[in-house]
Amino acid sequence: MTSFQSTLEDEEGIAEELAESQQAISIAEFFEKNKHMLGFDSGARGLVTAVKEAVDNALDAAEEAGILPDIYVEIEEAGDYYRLIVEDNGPGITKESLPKVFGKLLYGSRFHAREQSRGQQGIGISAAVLYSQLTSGKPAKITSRPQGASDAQYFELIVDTDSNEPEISVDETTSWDRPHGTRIELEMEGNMRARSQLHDYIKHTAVVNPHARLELREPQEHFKFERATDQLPEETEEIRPHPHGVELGTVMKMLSATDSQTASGFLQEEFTRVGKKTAESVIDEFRDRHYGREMRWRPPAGHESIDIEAAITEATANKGADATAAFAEQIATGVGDTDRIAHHELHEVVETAADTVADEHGTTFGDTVRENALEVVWNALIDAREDDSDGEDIEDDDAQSRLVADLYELTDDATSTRKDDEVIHAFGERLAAKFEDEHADRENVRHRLSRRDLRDHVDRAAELTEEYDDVTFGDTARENVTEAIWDLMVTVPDDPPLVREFNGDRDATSDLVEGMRATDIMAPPTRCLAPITEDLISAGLEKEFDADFYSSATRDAEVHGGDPFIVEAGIAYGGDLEAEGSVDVMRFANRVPLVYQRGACATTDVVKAIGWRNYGLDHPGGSGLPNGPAVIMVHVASTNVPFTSESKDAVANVPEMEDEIELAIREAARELKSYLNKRRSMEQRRKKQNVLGKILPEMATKVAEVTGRNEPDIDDAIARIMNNVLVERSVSENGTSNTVSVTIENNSNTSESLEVTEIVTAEPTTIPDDANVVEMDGEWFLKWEPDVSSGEEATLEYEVADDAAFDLDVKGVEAEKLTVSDQ
Ligand SMILES: Nc1ncnc2c1ncn2[C@@H]1O[C@H](COP(=O)(O)OP(=O)(O)OP(=O)(O)O)[C@@H](O)[C@H]1O
Repeated sequence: MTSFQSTLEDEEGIAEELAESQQAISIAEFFEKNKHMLGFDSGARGLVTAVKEAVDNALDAAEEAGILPDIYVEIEEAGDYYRLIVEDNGPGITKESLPKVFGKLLYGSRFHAREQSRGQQGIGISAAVLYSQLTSGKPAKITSRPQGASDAQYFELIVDTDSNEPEISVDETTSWDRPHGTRIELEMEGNMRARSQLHDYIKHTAVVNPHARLELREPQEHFKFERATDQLPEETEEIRPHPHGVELGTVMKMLSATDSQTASGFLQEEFTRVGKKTAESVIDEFRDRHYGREMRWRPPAGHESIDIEAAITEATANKGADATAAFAEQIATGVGDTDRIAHHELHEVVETAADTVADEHGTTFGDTVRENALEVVWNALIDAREDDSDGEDIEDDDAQSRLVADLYELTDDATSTRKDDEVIHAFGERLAAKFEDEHADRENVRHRLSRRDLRDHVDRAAELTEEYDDVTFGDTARENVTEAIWDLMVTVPDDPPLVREFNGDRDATSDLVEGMRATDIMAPPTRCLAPITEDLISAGLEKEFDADFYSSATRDAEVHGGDPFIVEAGIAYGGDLEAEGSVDVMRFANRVPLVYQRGACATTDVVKAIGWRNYGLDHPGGSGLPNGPAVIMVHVASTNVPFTSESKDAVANVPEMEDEIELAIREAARELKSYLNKRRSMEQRRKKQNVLGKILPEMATKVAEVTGRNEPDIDDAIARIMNNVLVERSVSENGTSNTVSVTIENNSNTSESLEVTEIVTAEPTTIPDDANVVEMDGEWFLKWEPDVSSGEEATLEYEVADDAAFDLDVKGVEAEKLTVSDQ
């Protein structure tokens, strides 16, 4: 015995000792010790998290019940503690479930629902209760009045951490002036050091929930966010998981829970977007992986010395000459009629021939006869070592090379022409040997191979070729050959296992999951998601930020882990936004602002990884957050947002999601880029115009002095030099009235659509047909919408009393490209 073993022996008994102290830990006890995981790591943060949990729930519940949310949040000092009150006008909670909602962790209505909601795990509010009882020792005080109930129910309770069950101290009926809703009162240790995060959370919640009325009263400040719309977000519907991205374990669980018996039924019943046809495609993909495809070989051509009929005749005993001949002929014709034939197709030909001939000749063709025929024909097709005409072995290499010849041709077509003929032939031989090698087991007798097996064979044959023929047979060539052969091979018609056979068969289920992923399936329905939508993102940004530019993008739905998701992005730029330092990144998940863990969030990572200089932002070193007066917002909406932890502060680095976040941001950023480009060129234009504006009048004066003529019109000159659109009014007297002409001269190189409005202090005496005239408070608004092509001119005319005053307003052309001369 080694000393190590003897040490082990001495220690016997430790395991038993340890076993005595091992015990199950209640989930509540676990979170009591790991409060940080739920976002309750400090007094400052605890308060924000508790507000967030209660407000998220209130929004979820009200929206689900079709009620416009009206939420009141109050934080007040209460001796050594803070008291938090959150009241909503939601549907309320029944007397039966209320204690569990607040007094039991992992109890909720959303965990199993594939529908976008803020709440996911059923932990949030009970964790807030747990935090409050741990820090203040006080129970949670809950009042709730369900819709339609005459009274409200009042509970005082805590979470029993041993049993993770509510411990109720007060349970009574009470009256409440709200017709329905829920009121939560929690006392907890805390402080207001995270005031700005609290404000951000409430403010940003208001931005992305314009249908909600929110009020926050805290010791120092009081905010009210009125509803901006009476439109509730699009109602969401629960959906089944999408086949793309569901994990193996989930599918195994679903297989054991389903009522369906067949694989096709299971796929159609349990997944979204799977009908009969899609289920069949998935099953075909499954077959290719699970059973492999069968190689289809060419039937013998006329010049080949393979006599299928003779082989069958020889292998068929006791059927009478006529029946045997008919049987042999029908099979030979069946084979000859195909371009290529696989084992199961040949089996089908033999079966049909046997049935027909049996009928016609009044005899029977039993299994053995059929099997013999199948075997000899198959061997004749693939194994030319036996000459079928006389039954003797053929030594001649040429005669042995049916598979080689076939594979040679396939390889030759699939690889570059630079490869030597000899080499390809040698490769064909090696690959053929791989097919022949496999005679050992039944699957391979039928030349069934999965794509992976086929690639292995190709690799092996290629390696040998490289080794012996001293040539390269690279990855592309190998892949092309594999693909060409795989394309020729045919999916086998074997019935897939039944659900009960799948059950517990990890390998078969894994093939099914791979099949699901490989099948083209329509994107999941988005009725389970409620994106904010592009317009509302811009509107939300405009409401909160006074910027010069806003853009937004909403992507199409994608799938992660069987759950659909939609990513949206918005950018606000310029105006009053802080120009110093890096841009602000606002993150949202299911309409909830994420205020903590910015650095651990996939959203931030993606923003940092984008080359912002391409989009016109200052990006020192080309990495990290860009600088400048901008806000970038990203919203991830999903039936199951992959958060980095239960505290739901940051989105995990899931590649599919990161891709979409990037695409959404880039979409919004592209608009920013063209805005900034335009702004830059406008700035240059403005500078040039300013210079011209200074120089030209001086030149004009000089020229007039020198020539003795009147000073030329500066506006006209500037407009022409700058390629501007020039809008000029001229007035000519016409008795007691004036004829007013507004001329539009388009010196730019694009067509322009303008909106020209003349505001006149007297009623025009003649009004052109093309103008729209409105009178308001003694002023006449004449509006034209002319389109003027590049280099063209348009004139708008009207007549008015000679004492009228006018004012010209032109829209539709950037200020920098426009010169208005209305003297
Ligand atoms: N104000 C409320 N009005 C109506 N029902 C509510 C309210 N608050 C909570 N509920 C119900 O209680 C359940 C549990 O809430 P809880 O906050 O613990 O978890 P959740 O919101 O489902 O998920 P998460 O842990 O992700 O927040 C909710 O799923 C909901 O059904």
